[in-house]
Amino acid sequence: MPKSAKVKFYGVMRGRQPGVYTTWDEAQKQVSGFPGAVHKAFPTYQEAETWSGMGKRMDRSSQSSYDYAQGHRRPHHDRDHDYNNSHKRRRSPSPRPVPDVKARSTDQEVDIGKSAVIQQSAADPPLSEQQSRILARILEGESFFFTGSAGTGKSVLLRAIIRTFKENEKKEEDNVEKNWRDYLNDDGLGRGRKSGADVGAEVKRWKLGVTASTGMAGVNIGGSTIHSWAGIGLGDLPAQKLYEKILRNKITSTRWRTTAALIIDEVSMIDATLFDKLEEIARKIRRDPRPFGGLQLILSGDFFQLPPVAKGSNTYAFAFEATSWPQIFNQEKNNMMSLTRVFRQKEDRFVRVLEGMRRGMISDQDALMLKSLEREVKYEGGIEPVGLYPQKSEVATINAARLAALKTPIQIFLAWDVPGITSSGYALDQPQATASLDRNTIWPKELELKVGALVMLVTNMQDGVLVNGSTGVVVDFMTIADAMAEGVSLPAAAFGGAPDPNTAWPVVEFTPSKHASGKQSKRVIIPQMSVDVLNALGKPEATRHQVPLILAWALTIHKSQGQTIERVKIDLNKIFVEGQTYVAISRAVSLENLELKNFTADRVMAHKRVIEWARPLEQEQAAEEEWDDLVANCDLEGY
Ligand SMILES: Nc1ncnc2c1ncn2[C@@H]1O[C@H](COP(=O)(O)OP(=O)(O)OP(=O)(O)O)[C@@H](O)[C@H]1O
Repeated sequence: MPKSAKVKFYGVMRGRQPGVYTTWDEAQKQVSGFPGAVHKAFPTYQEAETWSGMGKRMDRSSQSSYDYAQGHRRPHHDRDHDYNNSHKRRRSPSPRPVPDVKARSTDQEVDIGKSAVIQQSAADPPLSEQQSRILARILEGESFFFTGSAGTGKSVLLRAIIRTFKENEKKEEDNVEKNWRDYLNDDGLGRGRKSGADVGAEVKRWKLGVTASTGMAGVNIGGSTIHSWAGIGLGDLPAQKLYEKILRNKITSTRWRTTAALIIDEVSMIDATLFDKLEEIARKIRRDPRPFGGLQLILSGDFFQLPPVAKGSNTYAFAFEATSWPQIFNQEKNNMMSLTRVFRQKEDRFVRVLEGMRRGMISDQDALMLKSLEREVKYEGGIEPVGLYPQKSEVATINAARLAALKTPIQIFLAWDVPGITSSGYALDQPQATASLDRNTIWPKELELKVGALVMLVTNMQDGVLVNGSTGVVVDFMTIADAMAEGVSLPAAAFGGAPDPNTAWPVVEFTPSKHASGKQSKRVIIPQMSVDVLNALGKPEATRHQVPLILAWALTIHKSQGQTIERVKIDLNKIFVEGQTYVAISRAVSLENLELKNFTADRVMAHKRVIEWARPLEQEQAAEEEWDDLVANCDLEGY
């Protein structure tokens, strides 16, 4: 086939049927909706074939330490690790080729990994009436802050908002051409037709920035940190200096100007000073005197949970204490709302105790009841509870000791990290990519497992049953072919990770869930999958290929924020900050499956300023709900 700039061949490396396709329509069938699909267009058939067929050659070579992706041998310390641990059996991740950073940044069709979290996201439940009402207000273009106790569905609502904005943006983009045709053919009367300005405005209206205060929360919603989105580094400089820094970067300043709505999740962990700096930058850069330069803010979080991390001192101010906060969110605008229905816990008493704890209150009777939970809970089938601890050092020691105590052979899975680009177009090197993944995800660089290890899944599966936080025990290691022959389930999401067929991946027996909607498979093979840290343009800054499991005998309370954990054991001995006890206990789904060590009433701490600030909001909302109930129960017929 002669080389021609116009002819394109589509290589599908990861998709339903990997191979080379001569039309985009055919290739699209293989990759559209396929989790972690990888495809790329080439001018020649050979190039497409070589690129997409490489995977097979890589798999055959997976026992060697040659890193085809990088075109060089793996660093010595990796191999040294092997020699030092020659008594251990090691499983490296299947090395697979990836397009280089340059190709990724310039070729829009290359689609590495996408956002594993979003793509593998569990099917969310339908929104409640309250959640739908907030969504409707947000879709009208209003800035909105929604809060609510743990487990009231803030994350579920946030995901629905993101989905809706993306769908609307796509719909409007598809309509652009049609709208322009309408506009150009306008008979001059303009009846029902859109003006030129309207055409562009409707697409822009849905340009959404998806961010969170922490990297981990950002990854969970398929977004980036607010720092990275805003281009402010650590954000320590004065606002004017940060503004000048952003101005020097065309990509970042354009992003500030063209975004219509900005999500910031876990806003409780954003300091007031940073909030005000962002507000000032927004006004200056968007050349718009309105608060936040007219940007629609969508904030979510619970100020009764973990506070901002105080650097060097114990003083911090909450975002609601920022000077600009009341200019955007206030009672007159009625644009702050609390979700009031708790979905995570079903027992009334547990919900009531948690509500009190959230505000730092606990009755003597409830304290006694919680104290009585200091007992060992024996579970059928022997799968232990996850341990939650306040401090990192305790967590590492406990997991290491418990793993060492198992007599079964160790298997080591090394992550394979692929560097991407930052939103300013800067290509990360390998150590930077690894550092970003370590900082922003919970996926381990090195995962040591044995049969008998207690593990937690750190991604959502499409089945809607196994989710980020599901726990189980490793019962075997098998290749995918063996697992399928033995009737072990294989999550659909696994196909996107193109796992090495020769590697024996962990088989996990998951804790039966009383709360999941779907049918749960008992034994599931968990092969290598991928997770991205996205830059502010929604493209991968770094991708980690790894088995999405962590050891779960112990986990920090900070890392557990946002999760639902079926069986949980908490040691409150070293609690050090307000909200920590509440976050830990509210991960549990029932009192029966909660083991509580070292509970004392004084370890239930809520921040006084949060209590003061939240009171009028909650009172007003309670009064409104009472009124709504009254009206709903009135027989108004005949009036
Ligand atoms: N409308 C709903 N109907 C049924 N279940 C729901 C609904 N909304 C949320 N849930 C369920 O409630 C649980 C908690 O939801 P979610 O994680 O969104 O709460 P959250 O408010 O973000 O909690 P946290 O503050 O602890 O992070 C999940 O299991 C979720 O599926």
